[in-house]
Amino acid sequence: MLTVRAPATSANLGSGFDVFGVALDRPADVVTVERADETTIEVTGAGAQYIPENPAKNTAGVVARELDAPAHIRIDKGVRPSSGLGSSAASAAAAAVALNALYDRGNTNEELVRVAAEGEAAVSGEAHADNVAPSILGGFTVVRDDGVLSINADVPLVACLPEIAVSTRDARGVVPRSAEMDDIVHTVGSAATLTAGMQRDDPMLVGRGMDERVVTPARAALIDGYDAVCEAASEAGATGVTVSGAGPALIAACYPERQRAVASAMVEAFEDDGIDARAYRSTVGRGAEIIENEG
Ligand SMILES: Nc1ncnc2c1ncn2[C@@H]1O[C@H](COP(=O)(O)OP(=O)(O)O)[C@@H](O)[C@H]1O
Ligand SMILES: N[C@@H](CCOP(=O)(O)O)C(=O)O
Repeated sequence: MLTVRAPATSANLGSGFDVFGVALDRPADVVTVERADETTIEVTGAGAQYIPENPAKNTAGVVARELDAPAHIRIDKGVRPSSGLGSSAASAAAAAVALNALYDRGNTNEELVRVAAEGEAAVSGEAHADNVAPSILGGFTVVRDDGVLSINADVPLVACLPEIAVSTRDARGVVPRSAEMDDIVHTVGSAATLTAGMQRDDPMLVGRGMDERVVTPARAALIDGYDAVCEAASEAGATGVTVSGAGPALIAACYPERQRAVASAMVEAFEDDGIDARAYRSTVGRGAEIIENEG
C-alpha cells in the first residue's frame, strides 16, 4: 500500500495558455493505491459526489490503464472538481507517482507527466499537461510538445475559489480560434515578463506578466463577479490577477506583506456579489510526494 499527496495547481497564469503552470502549497489530493487484479476506485472528500468511480472516466483510473498497473485506488479529494485548480490533474498526478512506485515501473517524473496528461485527456477532451506538470514536478513549469521545464520560485500567490463550477471542457469551448497580431505580440511580452519574474522571485514582474487579452476575457465572462474581484485584489496590493486555469478560481500575485489583505479582499468582493468563496494563501509549492509506503 502506498499513499501520495499531489497539490492543486494553477495553469495558464494569463499569458501562458496551455503552457504555464504552478504548484500551490494547498489544497491537495491524497491517493492510496494497493495492487489488485483489476482497477477499482473509491472517492471521498471535496466534491466526491461529482466524480466518477468508473476507472475509464476517472483520471486516476486512466493513469492505471496507461501504466498497466491495476490497483484499488482510494482518492481523498482536497481539490474540488471544476475549480480551475487542477482537480482532475491532482488525482492523475498522485496516481501516476503512486502506481509507478507500487509497480516499480521506473518512469522518470517527466515521463509520468505524459502519462498523467492522458488522464486529463479523458475528462477535458485534450491532453493538456499544464496542470499535471507542476503537480508532479512542483515549482513553475513550462510545457511544450518537446518537453517540460520546471523552476523553483518563491513568489506569494493567492488562489480564490468561489462556490460556482466551471467545467474545463466548457471553458475550452469559448477560447477564440484565432488572434490579432498585436494581441499575440502583447502575450509574448507578458509571458517573457512572467518567466523572468519567476526566475528572479519578483512578484511585480509575475503580476504584470499575467496580463493577456485573448483567452482571459472570454473565460472571465463565465465567472460572476470577475471584474469586481480583480479590482478589489489590485486595490489591496495584488501585482496581477487572472483566471486560474479554466476558472472559476482566480489567481493573484503579490508581495508577502500584502498576501493576507489580497486574500480577504477577493473573498469579500465575491461575497458582495452573493457568492461564497475561500482563499488559499500559497507560495510556489512542491510537487507530488510519497507520504506513506507500507512495502
Ligand atoms: N479524479 C478526479 N478528480 C476530479 N475530477 C475528476 C476526476 N476524474 C474525473 N473527473 C472529472 O473531471 C471534471 C473536473 O475536471 P476539470 O473540469 O478539469 O476541473 P478542474 O478545473 O478543477 O481541474 C469533472 O467532470 C469530474 O467529474
Ligand atoms: N490550460 C487548461 C488548464 C485547465 O485548468 P483547470 O485547472 O481548469 O483544469 C485550460 O485553460 O483549459
